[in-house]
Amino acid sequence: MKKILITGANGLLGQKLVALLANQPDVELTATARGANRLPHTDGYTYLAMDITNRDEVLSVIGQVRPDAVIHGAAMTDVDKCELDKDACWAQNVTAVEYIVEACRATNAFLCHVSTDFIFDGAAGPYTEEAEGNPISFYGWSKYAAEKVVKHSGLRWAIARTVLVYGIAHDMSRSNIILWVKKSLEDGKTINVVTDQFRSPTLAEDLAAGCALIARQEAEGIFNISGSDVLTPYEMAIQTADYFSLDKSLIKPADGSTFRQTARRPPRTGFVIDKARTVLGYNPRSFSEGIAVLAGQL
Ligand SMILES: NC(=O)C1=CN([C@@H]2O[C@H](COP(=O)(O)OP(=O)(O)OC[C@H]3O[C@@H](n4cnc5c(N)ncnc54)[C@H](OP(=O)(O)O)[C@@H]3O)[C@@H](O)[C@H]2O)C=CC1
Ligand SMILES: Cc1cn([C@H]2C[C@H](O)[C@@H](COP(=O)(O)OP(=O)(O)O[C@H]3O[C@@H](C)C(=O)[C@@H](O)[C@H]3O)O2)c(=O)[nH]c1=O
Repeated sequence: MKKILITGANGLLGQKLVALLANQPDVELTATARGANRLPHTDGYTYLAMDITNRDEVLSVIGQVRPDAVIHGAAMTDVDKCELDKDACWAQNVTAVEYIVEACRATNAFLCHVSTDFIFDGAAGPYTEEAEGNPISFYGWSKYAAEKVVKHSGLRWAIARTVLVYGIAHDMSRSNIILWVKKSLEDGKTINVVTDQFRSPTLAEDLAAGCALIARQEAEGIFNISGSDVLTPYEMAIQTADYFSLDKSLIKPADGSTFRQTARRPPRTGFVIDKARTVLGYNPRSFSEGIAVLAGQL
C-alpha cells in the first residue's frame, strides 16, 4: 500500500490526480487543498484542508498523514497576476515549497514537485531535461526558484515539468486554451491567436498519469511530462475549430508585434519527452486525441 498525498486537489491537475488515484487498491490517497473540498466526488480518498502558505498547517497535516510520496501541484498559476502581485506569487510558489520540503524531510516522504516550461526563455525549444533555465516572467522566476529549493532539499525528489495544460475540471478557477477557443467561437467572437509561440500542450489526464508514475516508482530527477506534439496556439485554435466544426474565419493570426500580455511569454518552448517515455513508461495522447478526450467530457 503506497500512501500518496496531493496538494492543490481542487485545481485542474489535482482533480485529475484524485480521479486517477482514488479507489486504487494499492494507493491510500489524501487530497489536500485550501478551504473546503470542491471535488465532485468524495469516495476513495481522505480530504484534508491544507493552505500551503500556512507553515503550521503544512507541517501538521503532512506530519499526521506521513505519506510515502507527496505530489505538489498547488501554485499560483495565473501568469499575469503573478507579474502584478509578486508577493502573493512568491508566497504560494516559493515560500510554500520550503514548507512542503520541511514537512517531507520530517517524515522522509518522497517529493514530486510540478514545474513548468516557463522557467526557460523560449529562445531554443523544444527543451530536454538538461536545458538551463532562464525565466522571463515573475511566474517563471518563482517556479525556477522553487526548483532550486527542491534540488537542494536533500530529499528523494522528482521535478515533473509540463506545458500548457488543457482539460475539463469541475468548478475551474481558470480556463485553458481549448475551452477558451471553443467558447469564443461559439459566442461568435473574433480572437487573435499567436503564430510565433511554440508549445507541447498537455492533456491534464496525461500530466496526472505522469505524476502518478513518478510517485509510484519514486523515480528521482527531472522529467518532462508534456504532450508529444509541438504546435503554435494558432494551430491549436484551428484544430479545435475543426474538431467542433466552428467558424475558423473568427481566428485571426497574430504575433508579438500585435499581441501582448501583461507578462512576457517564452516564444519557443515545448519539451522532448523521450526520457519520461523510456524511464517511466509515460505515453501521452496526441493533441487531436486530447481534444477528443476533452470533448467526451463536455
Ligand atoms: N496550467 C498550466 O498550463 C500549467 C501548469 N503548470 C503547473 O502545474 C501545477 C498545477 O497547475 P494547474 O492544475 O493547471 O493549476 P490550477 O490553477 O488549476 O490549480 C492550482 C491549484 O493550486 C491551489 N492553490 C493555490 N494556492 C494555494 C494555497 N495557498 N494552498 C493550497 N492550494 C493552493 C489552487 O487553489 P484554489 O482552487 O483554491 O485557487 C488551485 O486549485 C502548478 O504547479 C503549475 O505551476 C505547469 C505548466 C503549465
Ligand atoms: C488569451 C490569448 C492567449 N493566446 C496564446 C498565448 C499563449 O501562448 C497561449 C496561452 O495563453 P494563456 O495566457 O491562456 O496561458 P499562459 O498563461 O501562457 O499558460 C501558461 O500557464 C502557466 C501556468 C504555465 O506554467 C505555462 O506552461 C503556460 O501553460 O495562447 C493568444 O494567442 N491569444 C489570446 O487572446
